[in-house]
Amino acid sequence: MVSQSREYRKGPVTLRGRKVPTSTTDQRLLDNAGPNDWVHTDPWRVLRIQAEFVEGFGTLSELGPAVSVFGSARTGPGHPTYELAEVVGRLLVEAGYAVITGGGPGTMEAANKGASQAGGTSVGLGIELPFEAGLNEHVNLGINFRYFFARKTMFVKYAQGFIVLPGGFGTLDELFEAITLVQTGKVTRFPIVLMGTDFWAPLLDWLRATLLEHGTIAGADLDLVHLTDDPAEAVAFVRRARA
Ligand SMILES: C/C(=C\CNc1ncnc2c1ncn2[C@@H]1O[C@H](COP(=O)(O)O)[C@@H](O)[C@H]1O)CO
Repeated sequence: MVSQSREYRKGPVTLRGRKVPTSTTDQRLLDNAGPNDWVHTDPWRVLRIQAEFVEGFGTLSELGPAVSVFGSARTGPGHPTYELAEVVGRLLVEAGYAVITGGGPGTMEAANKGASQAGGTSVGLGIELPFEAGLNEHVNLGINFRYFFARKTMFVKYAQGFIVLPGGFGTLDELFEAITLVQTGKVTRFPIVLMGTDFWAPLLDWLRATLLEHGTIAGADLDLVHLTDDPAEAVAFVRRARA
């Protein structure tokens, strides 16, 4: 209880006489748990979303040059794509880049492995999923996100380009988001490399034969991605694009 003094200061506010409260702000905070349904409402989610951006920006702002590497969560050790991603991770570190992945298994793990074993910064931006996944053991700087869109901002904001290996819906989502950002001018000078000509050529053929044919993309949009099988060329392409 606050004694009924004649004057009470609440932050910048001065209260006098009958306006003086009978309890302090801290007492009201600590004495009463109150209703708890507000933690499941959008205004509270906005603060959690804001916290993810604060944490992401705060952790990654001094990362230095980095490249985001995407690819299937399902191509494990022994798979050719895993071996390729490991080499990509290593070459990126040797070229002076940190490697950013989704921090999961498969191609993400391989790129993180190549990067960490080459002595580089190996970032994993994990995502809360309905099933337990966790960051792979080769991540040496990890952040876990609740919200896909906050995490996706980090992949773009802190990378100098994308290298995309074969993958499924997740990889395609990340690829097409990047292409759309470049196509619409939301990001500038942002190289996107597709690795694996056998895997990606049919998609590029379809884009050409169907989207271009129907006029839903422009011819120049097809030049937004660079296709190669050579990890050294992929890294060199990213470097040249930013030079
Ligand atoms: C499927 C399994 C685990 C999934 N765990 C993931 N952890 C982190 N990031 C993920 C995960 N799954 C998908 N992603 C993101 O999408 C891309 C890969 O998705 P795809 O559908 O496999 O192509 C990847 O780049 C991540 O950013 C258990 O095996």
